[in-house]
Amino acid sequence: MVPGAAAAKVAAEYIRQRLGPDAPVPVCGIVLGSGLGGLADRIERAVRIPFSHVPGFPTATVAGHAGQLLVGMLGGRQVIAMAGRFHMYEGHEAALAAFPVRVMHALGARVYVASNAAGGVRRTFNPGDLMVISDHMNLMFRNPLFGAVEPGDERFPDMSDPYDAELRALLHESARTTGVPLQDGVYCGLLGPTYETPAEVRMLERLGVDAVGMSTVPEVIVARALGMRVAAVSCITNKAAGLSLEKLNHAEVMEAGRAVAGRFEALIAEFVGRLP
Ligand SMILES: O=P(O)(O)O[C@@H]1C[C@H](O)[C@@H](CO)O1
Ligand code: HPA
Repeated sequence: MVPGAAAAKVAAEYIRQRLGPDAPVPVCGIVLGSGLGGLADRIERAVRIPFSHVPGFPTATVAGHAGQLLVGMLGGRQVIAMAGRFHMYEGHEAALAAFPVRVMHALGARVYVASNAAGGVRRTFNPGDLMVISDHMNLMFRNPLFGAVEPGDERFPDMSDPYDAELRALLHESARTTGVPLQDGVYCGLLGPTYETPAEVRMLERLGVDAVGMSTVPEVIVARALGMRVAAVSCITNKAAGLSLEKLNHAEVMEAGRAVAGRFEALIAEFVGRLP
């Protein structure tokens, strides 16, 4: 089945049945990036559903991605969260990478909160920094809306305002309340799975990229096409290739993600509690 609107309805119906008839509508959907899955443990009264049980979901294959969907309370609000995500470099088409966002929308979420691990292209970024995504570049050269127009989608969605200004301001307010340092920047999505070469990182720097990763962009495109408001946070887990003497590997990305997890979790819990 195409990972579009009809498949999302089927998945949402399965999740609704698991939750029971009285489950509140989630205020937002959240995807937790590499090393950031610890937020799942802060979700209270969580119903946990393995990805493999959800119709249309593949299994998560990337280390550090638990492969569970959780529905419960965070910051006093009902949320649906994915501990893990589907990446295109795993062999998935862009529409499948973004499919969970369609399911969150079908369950009633009207805000999408993305998080990811990313390499710092901005030279002043250090591992452990958190960055609110102010805009993105799609250098994956794939688009999840490629093909027939799904019911509810537009053929040519506007992308002039992908990351909601009010939600970005709310993230900064939440950062001040929780004492978490937070900067703004542009995220660039590449297909992966190789990390970048130093020459590619110099190119990205010249293009105006602040952080580079391998996810998020397809999810945000679908969220915007569905009219969802989007907020996103990158956890800078390493300096991008060539900007330090370190070689890159996923174990260190996850370790750096876990090191900043406490701050990330406090920020997101506060933010969710303040959502309109
Ligand atoms: O799922 P995210 O974007 O957080 O994961 C990043 C990108 C790659 O999947 C992986 C590379 O270490 O981390
Ligand atoms: N490049 C791409 N993706 C990443 C990186 C990186 O340096 N760090 C974490 N995810």
